[in-house]
Amino acid sequence: MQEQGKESSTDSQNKKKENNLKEKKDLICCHDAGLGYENKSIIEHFNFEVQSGDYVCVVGENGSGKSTLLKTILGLIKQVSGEVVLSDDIKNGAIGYLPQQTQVQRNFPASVMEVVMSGFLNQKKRFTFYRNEDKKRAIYNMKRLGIESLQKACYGNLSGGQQQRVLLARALCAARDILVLDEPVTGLDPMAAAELYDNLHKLHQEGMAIVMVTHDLKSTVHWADKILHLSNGSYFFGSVHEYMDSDFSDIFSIHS
Ligand SMILES: Nc1ncnc2c1ncn2[C@@H]1O[C@H](COP(=O)(O)OP(=O)(O)OP(=O)(O)O)[C@@H](O)[C@H]1O
Repeated sequence: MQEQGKESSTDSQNKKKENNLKEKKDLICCHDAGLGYENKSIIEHFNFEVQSGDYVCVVGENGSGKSTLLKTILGLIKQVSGEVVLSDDIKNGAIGYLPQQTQVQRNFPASVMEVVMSGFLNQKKRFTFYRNEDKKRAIYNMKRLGIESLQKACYGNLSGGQQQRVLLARALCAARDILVLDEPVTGLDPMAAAELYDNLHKLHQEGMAIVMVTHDLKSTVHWADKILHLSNGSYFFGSVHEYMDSDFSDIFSIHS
């Protein structure tokens, strides 16, 4: 008999097949876009797309425009020129975002449950209260990440790895098709970082699209389908295989 809560390998393979058979849907499309601020583009003539089920790693030097891209995807700033098309779900807030954590956030004096539930706030334009189904979904997401027992714990008292899992559960409350992460392993020890990558891999296998800004391409390139590398106004966007063959990949010495 199959243990409750655990998935057999056949279930997991079937789920993967189902996801592969599902038609790919465009989530984010940038056509000849200029991304930047106040009519000044930092990235010009930018063509980029994310489809359902993609795993995209975003890399680049400091100041190359990674955060500017994320802000555009999250709908916080508008493109300076060209076209950026976001799916209706994304426009309505169904995008899970795991921001870089600041020291103040690390000491946040709220319970784990409160932090996870706040993931619904983005979609709460029409609701002033949480629904029962929100609570059920929050608990489901905590279970997915193995932190259900921490519900009542104070977020500020958790380890860095536990905090990232809580923030991932929070992001999942908003996410329908896509998770966006900004350097999610900053400050984590190697074991906690590996755990986080495993969880992302699991979510990706379940059909979630992942867009992750990272300085740790060596550890993440195995999971990714596509790489976006921003560099002084130019960029590379393509499959991991194409990236490995390009001059852009030399910077990260990921060939060894
Ligand atoms: N609000 C803003 N208004 C005007 N220019 C900005 C604004 N925010 C960032 N910039 C400029 O845009 C450029 C790209 O910045 P961005 O933060 O996107 O880079 P990044 O790749 O995320 O860098 P890092 O790796 O250091 O986080 C920089 O020159 C920065 O000074």
